[in-house]
Amino acid sequence: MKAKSSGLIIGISIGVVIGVVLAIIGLLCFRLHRRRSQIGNSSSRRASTVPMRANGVDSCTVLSDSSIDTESARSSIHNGTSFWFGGSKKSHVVAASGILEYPYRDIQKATSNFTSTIGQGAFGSVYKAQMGTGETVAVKVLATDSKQGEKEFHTEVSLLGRLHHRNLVNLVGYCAEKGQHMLIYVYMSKGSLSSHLYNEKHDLLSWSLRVQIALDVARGLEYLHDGAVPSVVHRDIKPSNILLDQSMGARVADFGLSREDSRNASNIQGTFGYLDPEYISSRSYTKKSDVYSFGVLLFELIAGRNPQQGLLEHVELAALNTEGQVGWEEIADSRLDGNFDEQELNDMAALAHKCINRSPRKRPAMRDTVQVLSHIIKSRHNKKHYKRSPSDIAITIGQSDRQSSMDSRHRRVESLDSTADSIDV
Ligand SMILES: Nc1ncnc2c1ncn2[C@@H]1O[C@H](COP(=O)(O)OP(=O)(O)OP(=O)(O)O)[C@@H](O)[C@H]1O
Repeated sequence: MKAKSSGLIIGISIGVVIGVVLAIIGLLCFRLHRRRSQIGNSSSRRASTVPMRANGVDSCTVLSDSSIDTESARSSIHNGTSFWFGGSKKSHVVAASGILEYPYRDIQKATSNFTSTIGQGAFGSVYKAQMGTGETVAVKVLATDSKQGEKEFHTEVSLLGRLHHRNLVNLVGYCAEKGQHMLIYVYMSKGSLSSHLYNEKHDLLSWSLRVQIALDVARGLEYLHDGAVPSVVHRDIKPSNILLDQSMGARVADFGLSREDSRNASNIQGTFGYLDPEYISSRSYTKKSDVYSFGVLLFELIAGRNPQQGLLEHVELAALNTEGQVGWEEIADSRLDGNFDEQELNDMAALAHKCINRSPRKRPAMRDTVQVLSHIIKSRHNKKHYKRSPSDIAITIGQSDRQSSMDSRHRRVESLDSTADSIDV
């Protein structure tokens, strides 16, 4: 009897021990699985979003249309593989930024041994590169006289790689080999805004496209100022740094680079004509200095002339009659031949005039400019919606493809920006 009961006790004990061991194993398996799926989620989040903040404060405000564009998203998806160039196994990703490193020989091949020059800027030459995959990118080869070391270059690439927005010319890769530093960007097939404003080989930019370009640029800068962490000041906003994509969407280029412009011996960085006078006197560059340059760019879109052609003198003369508000039609680009909406032109000019105020404090923030420009486009759409007469419809049917693609872009803007109510800056 005693032997029977001790056998029972041993049996129960063994059962309990096995049960406990199984429970522990089950618990461990569960925790391991949960951790794996958390890691998976966080890395995919890292690849598809960028930390956001509003007004420099850590808050949850998400800017209206910040996103990774398709090209850069693909490079993130294909982490660790040679997606752009196909073939080479050497490419790898800079930690946490999703930016690919490419071997020199691949870029050499894609640029036909650096003969496919698109242009030359302060930082060096830019080449068009045709990849083995059929993709096209732009390769900026930084001048070798740059004082930047390897460590600084990699830091810069990591920072640039974190900036993603549909209105920025996003960085997708880099190369640091054979003493060369190269930055690889999304290719902007329609070239720069300055070529569209001043090169006669391009069609005249319509008024509605000019307003849309202004809004695109404002959104890109708003992201750099208020969305990026840490925030970024551009330091060289001007039409040659605004590039246009296949559908004439505008994107801000040349942001986030350490400025070592050898053309300016005075240590003043930026381009004369666009430079905030306050920065020239104080040598302190702020977000409001970018706002000043943006104001000059707005006037350039309105008047179709640049600072070297007396733009600002022209504006100041007109401002005497307008008190900053109405009557700006006299500065309108004569090539538009009156084909613009007077109200829109006055609203945009009044905004531009506020941006170039001598006092930085009185200039609007970029988010205010986004609201004003969104409102201009929104009002236009509402006017069209409610006041369409049969003759309007006939005109609309006769409009060019570009105009109709513009309209669909306007619809996109409205759906993205439901908060663009009227704002007085
Ligand atoms: N991603 C790109 N896609 C297409 N063209 C580009 C791209 N990046 C630059 N370019 C072209 O290359 C040329 C040189 O550009 P870069 O930005 O180096 O200098 P810049 O803006 O002309 O002058 P600066 O250096 O004084 O700002 C410009 O004509 C520009 O239009």
